[in-house]
Amino acid sequence: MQPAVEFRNISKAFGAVQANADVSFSIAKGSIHGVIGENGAGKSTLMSILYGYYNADSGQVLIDGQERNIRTSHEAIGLGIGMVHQHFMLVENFTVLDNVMLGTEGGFKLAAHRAETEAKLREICKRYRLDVDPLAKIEDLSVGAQQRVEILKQIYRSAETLILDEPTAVLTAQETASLFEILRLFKEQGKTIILITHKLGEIMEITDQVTVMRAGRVVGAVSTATTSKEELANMMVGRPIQSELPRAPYNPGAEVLNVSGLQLTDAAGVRLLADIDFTLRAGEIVAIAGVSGNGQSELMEILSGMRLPTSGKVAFLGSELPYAKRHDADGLPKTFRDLGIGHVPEDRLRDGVIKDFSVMQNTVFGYQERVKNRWGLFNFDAIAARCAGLLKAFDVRPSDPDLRIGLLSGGNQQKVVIAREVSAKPKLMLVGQPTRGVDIGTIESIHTQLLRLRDEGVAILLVSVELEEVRALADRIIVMSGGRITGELKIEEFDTTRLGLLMGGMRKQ
Ligand SMILES: Nc1ncnc2c1ncn2[C@@H]1O[C@H](COP(=O)(O)OP(=O)(O)OP(=O)(O)O)[C@@H](O)[C@H]1O
Repeated sequence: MQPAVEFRNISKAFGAVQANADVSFSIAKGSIHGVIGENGAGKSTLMSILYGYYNADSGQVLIDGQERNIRTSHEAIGLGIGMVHQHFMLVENFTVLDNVMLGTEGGFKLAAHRAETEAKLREICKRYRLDVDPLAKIEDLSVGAQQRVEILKQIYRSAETLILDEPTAVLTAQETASLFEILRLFKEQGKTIILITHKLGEIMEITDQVTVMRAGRVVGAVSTATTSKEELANMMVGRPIQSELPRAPYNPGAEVLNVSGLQLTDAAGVRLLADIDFTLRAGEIVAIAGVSGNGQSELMEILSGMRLPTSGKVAFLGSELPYAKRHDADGLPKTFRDLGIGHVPEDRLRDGVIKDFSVMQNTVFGYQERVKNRWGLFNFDAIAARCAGLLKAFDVRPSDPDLRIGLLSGGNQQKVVIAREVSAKPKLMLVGQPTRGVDIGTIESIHTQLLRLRDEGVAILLVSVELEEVRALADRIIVMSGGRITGELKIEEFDTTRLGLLMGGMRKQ
C-alpha cells in the first residue's frame, strides 16, 4: 500500500537556521505515527510544510504516492490533510456549527444548509464518540471540548490524515484518555494520524511508528513495539537522561511565606479561593498539585502581585505584602519582584515575555531598575554582557540576543524566562507549569536549576499538573480542589491514588 504521506529530502532554512535538513521518511496509511525531538528540532516546520504554511526550499511531499506541490493550507485540506493546532483557531462567540461552517463551501446563512450540516455533525459525533453539542458556544466549552471541536471540524472537511501538534499539553489526564480513544477510532476507520508530543509515555501508549528529529534532521526511525522510553530519550537528546536528579538532604530554614485565611471571590460573587493556609520555608520546594482550574492559577496571581485577594494575609519574610500600596514615594510602580519574589508565570506568552521584543529586552523586563547606571540611564553594555552570560548558562538555542523572542521555540523561551528570574536572586520563587511543551533534555536542565536554587536556600512554590514533575521536585505536596486545600503530603508519602482522591476533592480526614 502507498504511504499516506512521504517526505523526500525536505530542506528549509530561516535565515541562518536550518530548520529542516534533508528530511526523508514515510507515514503508513492507517497508522499513528509519532514525531519527536527537542525544542527547535524542526517538527513544526515540517508539519507546516505538509500543511501548506511554508514552502520547502527543496525536496518533495508525496500524498498517497503522488508528488504534490502544496502551496496553501486550502490545498492541503483539499488533499485530505487536517491540522489541530496547539492554539485553537476557533471564534469564541460563535457556536460549534458556525465554526465548522466558516470557510467551507459558503451558503453560511441558508437554513437548509445549516440543518444539513448540523445533522452531519451529529452523525460524526456519534461515529467517533465525540462529546460535542453542535449548538454550544465555543466560549462555554472546556479546553478538551474545544479540541474535540477542532477534530470534528477536520473530520467534517474529510481529513484522511490528521496532524496533532502537542495535543495533550493543555489536557487533564481524563481528557487525554478520551482524546486517545477518539484517535484509535479514527485509525480503525483506516485514517492516519501524525502525533507530535514531548511525552514519551504517550508515544509508547498510542503510536505504531516513531520518527526522531534532532537539529533539523531525522536521527532515528523505529517501530514503537521494539523500542523503549529510554532509547527514544537517548536518540532525541543524544545522551541518556537522568531519571533521578541529585539534591541536598531536606533541611528547610526560616519561614519565607505565610499565607493565612486567604479568600478570593470574583465580580460575580463566585468563590475562587477559600481558606487557604500554608507556610513555605527557605530551602524547600512545595508543590501545589491539582487538576488545572482549581484555584492554583489564582493563588499564583495573588502571590506574585498580579491580583488582589478579597481577604486574608500574606506575609513574606515576616512582613505583610503591600497589596494596597502599589507605588513607592516617587510614584514608581512597586512590584513584588523588587521585594525578592521571582515569578515564572504559567502562561509564558501572556505574562512571561513580550513576543515582539528581542531576547535581550526580555531578559530585563521586571528588573529594569537594576540595569541603570548612576545617571538613571540604561547601561546597554551591562545589559548585553548579562544577557550573553544568561544565554550561555541556560543553554538557550540559538543564542542570539537580538532575535525576536517569539521566533524561539517554546522551550527556549521558557529558558529565557527562568534565566531572568533566577538571575535576580529571589528569596521566593513562584513557578507555574515550568515545563509545559518543553522537551525532556530541557526539562532536565530546568529541574536541575530549580533544585540548585532550593539547595541554595530559596523557597520555591511550584504549581504543576504533571505528577511526575511534582514527584521529581517537591519536598512537600499541597493538593487543591475547588479553590480549597484538600490535603498535604510529604514526598515520602507520594502515592498517585491518594493524590488522585485529594485532587478529586476528597478531604484528608
Ligand atoms: N518563522 C520563523 N523564522 C525564523 N526562525 C524560525 C521560524 N520558525 C521556526 N524557526 C526556527 O526553526 C527551528 C525549528 O523550529 P520548529 O518550530 O520547527 O521546532 P520544533 O521541533 O517544532 O520545536 P518545539 O518542540 O519547541 O515546538 C528553530 O530553531 C526555530 O527557532
